[in-house]
Amino acid sequence: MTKFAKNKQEKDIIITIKRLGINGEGIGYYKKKIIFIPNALPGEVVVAKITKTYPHYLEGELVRIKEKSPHRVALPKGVNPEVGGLELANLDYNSQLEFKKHLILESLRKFHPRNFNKIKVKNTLPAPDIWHYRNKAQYQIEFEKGKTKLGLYAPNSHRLIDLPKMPTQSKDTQATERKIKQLVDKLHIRVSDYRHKSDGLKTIAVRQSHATKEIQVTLITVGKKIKNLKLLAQEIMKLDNVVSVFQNETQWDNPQVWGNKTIKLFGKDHIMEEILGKRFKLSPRAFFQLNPVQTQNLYTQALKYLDLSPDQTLIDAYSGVGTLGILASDQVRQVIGIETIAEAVDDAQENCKLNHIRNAEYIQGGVEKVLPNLKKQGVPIDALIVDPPRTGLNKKLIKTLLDVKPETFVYISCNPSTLAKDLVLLSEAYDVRVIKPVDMMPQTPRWEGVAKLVLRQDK
Ligand SMILES: C[S@@+](CC[C@H](N)C(=O)[O-])C[C@H]1O[C@@H](n2cnc3c(N)ncnc32)[C@H](O)[C@@H]1O
Repeated sequence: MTKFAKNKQEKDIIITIKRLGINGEGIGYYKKKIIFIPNALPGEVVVAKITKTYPHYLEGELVRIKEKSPHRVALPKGVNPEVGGLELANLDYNSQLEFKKHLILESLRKFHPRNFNKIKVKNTLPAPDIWHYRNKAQYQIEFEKGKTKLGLYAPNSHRLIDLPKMPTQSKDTQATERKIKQLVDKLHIRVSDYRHKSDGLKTIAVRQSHATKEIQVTLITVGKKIKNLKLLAQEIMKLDNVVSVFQNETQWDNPQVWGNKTIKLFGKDHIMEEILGKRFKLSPRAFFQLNPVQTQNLYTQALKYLDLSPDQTLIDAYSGVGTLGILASDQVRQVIGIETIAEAVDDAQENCKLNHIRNAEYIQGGVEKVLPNLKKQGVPIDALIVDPPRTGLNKKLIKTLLDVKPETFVYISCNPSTLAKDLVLLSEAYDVRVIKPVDMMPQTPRWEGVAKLVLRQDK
């Protein structure tokens, strides 16, 4: 049975959990205030402690379960429940799928795009593998009290949990991380320290192709010159399946994990991934879905909703390494991809060559700037797929879309709130025909879904 931490100063309170919040925490009420309690499940009566008090809500800590949900399941053995990324691991998988359907229904109810109660929300598409599906590990490294620690921070803290057993992470990526830690110790590599803002190795990113098993390692450092880093890279190259080692340089004031400068230390420029029969080269900074098996199902769903015709020009907005446009290229006259990260645009262009695709081009820049230019140039924008980051679509872009009105429009989203908000604005010209949630990240509250929009008859 999972042990839950105790905050000795606070007295125990008893709470009945009503539902799950968007971050997977149990929600109940205490003296008419909403209280969020991680690891507590709907229907449970729990003993909790208040850990933080805010004007409109409280945060609590689970102490003990008095009445247990029939949907509660045990965590896999040896797993530290404190690590982020396992927020729903206590809940049976069917209930996780229900929760993800419920998330988008709740967001639609909250923001109510036009005719929201007529939107068909389908059941969540389950993931084929609910454990060990993540093919990228990104662990922080620290040196504390004479010991090197490599792992993940406990949520909202600076407390690094050493090499947690992550049951969602692929076994190869975890094994590679562990071996790199041993090499760091053996070669006395300097590790950066947030307390002194010192230079050194900060993060180790390991990404593996599902199709070819090739592993790409990136050593993220504060400062460029780290003694013996090349020697470390040389040793890493000898590990199973590793085909390249890169260095990415960041600074302490960078809120992102990755900095802008990436250099290759050894090996191949890319690893090769395969999705639905097409091959994709991935450079270290390029975005790629973390669950390659379920990615095939996500893209199949998106292509089905697109339902393209041969005379159309498809805009693949937020194109990454060109996946969706390349997969759709034989169904349309032309594909134009738009993406901000230069390396990803280079990868997309390379990926076209690799797959013998001649009707696709990729433009570097923000969609909100590039799309109005394409319109000015008279490019026919008749089919569109958008796959933005969690922040959703920018308002200026939505204005352009309401002006251009692409006939065919599919929206892949990783955030039900921003999707629902964007649909409020887009419903000025579009009806939302259907939304299909797709579970890309079992055991977490992370949401992904595909929405099909159709032009309103009266517009
Ligand atoms: C969720 S990923 C989708 C990538 C791709 N469609 C895929 O399935 O692999 C979002 C992508 O949008 C890019 N991006 C972020 N903001 C952008 C913007 N304003 N304009 C164009 N691309 C952007 C990111 O670099 C990232 O590659």
